[in-house]
Amino acid sequence: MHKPVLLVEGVDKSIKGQHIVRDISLTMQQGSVLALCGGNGAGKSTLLRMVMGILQPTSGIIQVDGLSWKENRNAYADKLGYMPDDYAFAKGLTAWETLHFWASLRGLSRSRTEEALEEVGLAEVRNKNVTAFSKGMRQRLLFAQAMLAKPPLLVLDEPTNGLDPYWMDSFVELVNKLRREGHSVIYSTHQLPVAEASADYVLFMQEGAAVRQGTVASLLEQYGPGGLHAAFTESRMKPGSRGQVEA
Ligand SMILES: Nc1ncnc2c1ncn2[C@@H]1O[C@H](COP(=O)(O)OP(=O)(O)OP(=O)(O)O)[C@@H](O)[C@H]1O
Repeated sequence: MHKPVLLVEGVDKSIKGQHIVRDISLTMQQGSVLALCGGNGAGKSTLLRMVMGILQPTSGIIQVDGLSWKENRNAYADKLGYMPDDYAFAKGLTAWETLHFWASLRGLSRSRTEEALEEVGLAEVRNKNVTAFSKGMRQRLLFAQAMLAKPPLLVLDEPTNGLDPYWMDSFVELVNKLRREGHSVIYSTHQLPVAEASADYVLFMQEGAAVRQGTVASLLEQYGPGGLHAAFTESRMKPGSRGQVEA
């Protein structure tokens, strides 16, 4: 088997005495899509920030393509594209200027900026000031930014938050395209139908711990028409296996 794109082994995180992430282990192979699901405060964003190297685990190992953040931060960062759950855009810049600024930081061409704006349906409003954008439009711009450099692993924190149903479907299509091109995607979501439609694997978190995980196909087979919602409800009532996700 190839080296995993993402390896998370026995990761814990405590902040100010609060145990926020508990003993999470998972591996992701190239071209796989993993959805992190769970209620508010379950620890999803904290786990994603640790994958990004923004936060360091209290204990455990995280590697991206065999690299650790501590040993080689620049090479590690080059493997990743990140969409944060919240972002304060610079005032006074248009969508084009904002995305082109990020593209130039990464040494990317103007045509890649154009293409990314097209991909998220913002080409027509490229000259509009980003501070006048709706929440969904800002989300799409952040998604374009994460995809810009076409990194091996995309880390998306609640990417469909604020999207209308049309763009929710477009998000699913974009993730499928990324998968076909060999990218891996890990994202958090409260929208279980989105996870059903776009993820290969799902990990349910509660109070920082993995309470259920598996392939989307196996969970749908197990829970029938209730789908991931039924799996989520049951995992909250009686937390199940806490083994390792192999995505
Ligand atoms: N810097 C911090 N200091 C103290 N507590 C924190 C910090 N960051 C996160 N927490 C706490 O850790 C827990 C998990 O937060 P996190 O944002 O990871 O959850 P989440 O699953 O992403 O939630 P949501 O779905 O609401 O976005 C919460 O109780 C939160 O208050």
